[in-house]
Amino acid sequence: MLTCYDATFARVSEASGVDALLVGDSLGMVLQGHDSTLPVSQADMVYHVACVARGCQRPLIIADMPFGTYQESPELAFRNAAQLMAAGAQMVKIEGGREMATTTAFLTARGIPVCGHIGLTPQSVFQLGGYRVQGRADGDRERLLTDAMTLEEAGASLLVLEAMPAKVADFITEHLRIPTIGIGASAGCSGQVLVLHDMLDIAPGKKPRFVKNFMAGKNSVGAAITAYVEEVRAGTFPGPEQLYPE
Ligand SMILES: Nc1nc(=O)c2c([nH]1)NC[C@@H]1CN(c3ccc(C(=O)N[C@@H](CCC(=O)O)C(=O)O)cc3)CN21
Ligand SMILES: CC(C)C(=O)C(=O)O
Ligand SMILES: [Mg+2]
Repeated sequence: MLTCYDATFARVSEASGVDALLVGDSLGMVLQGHDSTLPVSQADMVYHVACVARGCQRPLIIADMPFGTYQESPELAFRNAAQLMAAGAQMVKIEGGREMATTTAFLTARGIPVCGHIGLTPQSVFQLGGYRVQGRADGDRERLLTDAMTLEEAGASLLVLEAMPAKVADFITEHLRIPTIGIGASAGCSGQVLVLHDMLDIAPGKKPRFVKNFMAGKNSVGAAITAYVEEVRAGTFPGPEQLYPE
């Protein structure tokens, strides 16, 4: 999986073998120049989902629900998720653990597949006190596992694990039936995701540890994405240099 925000990169990513495209709210940082994902609007996400959907056929299109469009109630979440699905998404992603179980069950019971997202949840950056690795403190491993199992039980189809020690991500992956998608988590996850602009080495600002520059030594964006797909499938990305120690 890679993030994707437009039709051209959707076409190139599809041709390079990417299975799933995440229209991430990271677009607030990499496209819009904000320093968090919080200012991204529902209209922004609907627009970018429609752009991506016009650019590809095969990849699964997952849309992030932006901050403020799903936390308040399952009904509000459904109304906003339905707009993303109408724009061309095939699944929506919501950040949070057990507190999102009721909303996950509400959406999945009404025909909208849900991807969960736990660990470092960027929409909670001010609650977390920064973009910090999660799952290191006493009891965190059990808390994250309970969150993961509660979301699976509620009907989630997929679960993103962001910025946690590999042992924690492996522990969660082993205890779930649904696939896990890691970012700064573990090569043992079922799949991986990166922000496209990070792996092409054109994103602004300091790079998180989990980023690898796949453009190095390549002469096209397609070749860089193909190398990423091959390394993820082979289990050689992420390596120890992209992972967080316990
Ligand atoms: N370009 C981009 N890439 C991303 O991966 C990304 C975004 N934007 N925007 C939304 C969030 C923000 N993310 C981030 C941002 C920074 C770190 C970071 O610098 N983490 C520290 C961890 C420090 C620690 O706790 O040890 C690092 O050094 O990796 C991690 C995830 C992930 N998402
Ligand atoms: C980094 C991924 C998981 C994401 O949520 C995004 O791109 O917004
Ligand atoms: Mg996101």
